Amino acid sequence: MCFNKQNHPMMKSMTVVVVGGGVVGFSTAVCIAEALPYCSVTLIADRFTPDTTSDVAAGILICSPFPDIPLEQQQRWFKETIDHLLAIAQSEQASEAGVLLSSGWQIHKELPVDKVPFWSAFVLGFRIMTDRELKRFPDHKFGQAFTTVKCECSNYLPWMEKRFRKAGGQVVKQKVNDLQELSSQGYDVIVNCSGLGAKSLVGDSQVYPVRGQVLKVQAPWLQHFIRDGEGQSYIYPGMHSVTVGGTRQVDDWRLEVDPEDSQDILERCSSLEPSLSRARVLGESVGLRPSRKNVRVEREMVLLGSRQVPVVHNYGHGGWGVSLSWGTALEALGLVRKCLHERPPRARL
Ligand SMILES: Cc1cc2nc3c(=O)[nH]c(=O)nc-3n(C[C@H](O)[C@H](O)[C@H](O)COP(=O)(O)OP(=O)(O)OC[C@H]3O[C@@H](n4cnc5c(N)ncnc54)[C@H](O)[C@@H]3O)c2cc1C
Ligand SMILES: O=C([O-])CC(=O)C(=O)O
Repeated sequence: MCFNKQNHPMMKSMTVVVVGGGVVGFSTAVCIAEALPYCSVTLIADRFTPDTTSDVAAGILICSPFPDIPLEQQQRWFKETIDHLLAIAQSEQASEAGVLLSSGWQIHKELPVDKVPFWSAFVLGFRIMTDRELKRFPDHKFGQAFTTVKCECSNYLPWMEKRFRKAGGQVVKQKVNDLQELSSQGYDVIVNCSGLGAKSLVGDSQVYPVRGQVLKVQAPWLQHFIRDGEGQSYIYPGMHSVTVGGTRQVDDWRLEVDPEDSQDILERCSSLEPSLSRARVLGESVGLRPSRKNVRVEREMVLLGSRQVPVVHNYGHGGWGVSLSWGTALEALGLVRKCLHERPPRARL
């Protein structure tokens, strides 16, 4: 017999809840809802676009490695994410989804440790810049040129929400104070994509904020991104404006725009691209990167009331949540599958 969504014997017999309405939560929820038609998937969050950290992200696909996670695994996460986004960027959905190709330069004042970053094979046309190209950046002595993807979450998140609903997913706006609340609603698996919220939701003291401020400016003449290798200063042309940044303020919880930061960002970025001093500022925003020494993608059994409930964690992506969103979502999907397969036989239909 051939099973489809309608006649599958376990049709919607299992329930999964995903906490988190940012790029990690929606990617994970879409992966689960599309791959497991016999699951009823609910996404719960207290903040949605345009009010998440993901909305503040420049959304450029590059990455620094996490120290204790095998590099091959991080390569796979990056590759899966960029392949997924490249396909969207090259489809008729690109502008609605807010995903575009972006070419430019990452430049360094000193020779970087990794002249060839771990993701270099997955972006397009990665190469070391020539001396001639470096001439326009006299303070920098080394550079990398490549084409990557820019994923603008203010478009991407609504697009992903549509995709999730199309796959049968449900969306609820609500704060979850305790995982116990979800357990008492009987969910079979809880997926935690709460970013910085994991600090209180699951009591993870390893998660901390790294404050980032960016500006959107009107400078349609800029075609290429420029990123200072240390990651403090960057200029990313996008669909409707140019994102210029940034700051990396560790353990700083301030969500208000700091005018001094804006001034400093504009000065730093104008020294990389002098024409920026003519650009009109369209807006400023702040986000708190959900940082952690290592991103947490793993499952555990948690005793909630009298029940042992499988919880799959997918949070702590720091400054790389867009870059790793689809890859870590696929990893979380694999963990959800394992949880469902290992349910005690009596509990299975
Ligand atoms: C200035 C700046 C620039 C950046 N640029 C880039 C970039 O170019 N490339 C890149 O890859 N990354 C970038 N990042 C990092 C990126 O923004 C994050 O890694 C990413 O947004 C994390 O996504 P997330 O879904 O985990 O978190 P979030 O977007 O913060 O979403 C968390 C979600 O969980 C929900 N939540 C939390 N706790 C609860 C609770 N108890 N109950 C209910 N809901 C809850 C929230 O409401 C929210 O919906 C940047 C970040 C900043 C600040
Ligand atoms: O560093 C960058 O180029 C952009 C980014 O990911 C961030 O600000 O977190």
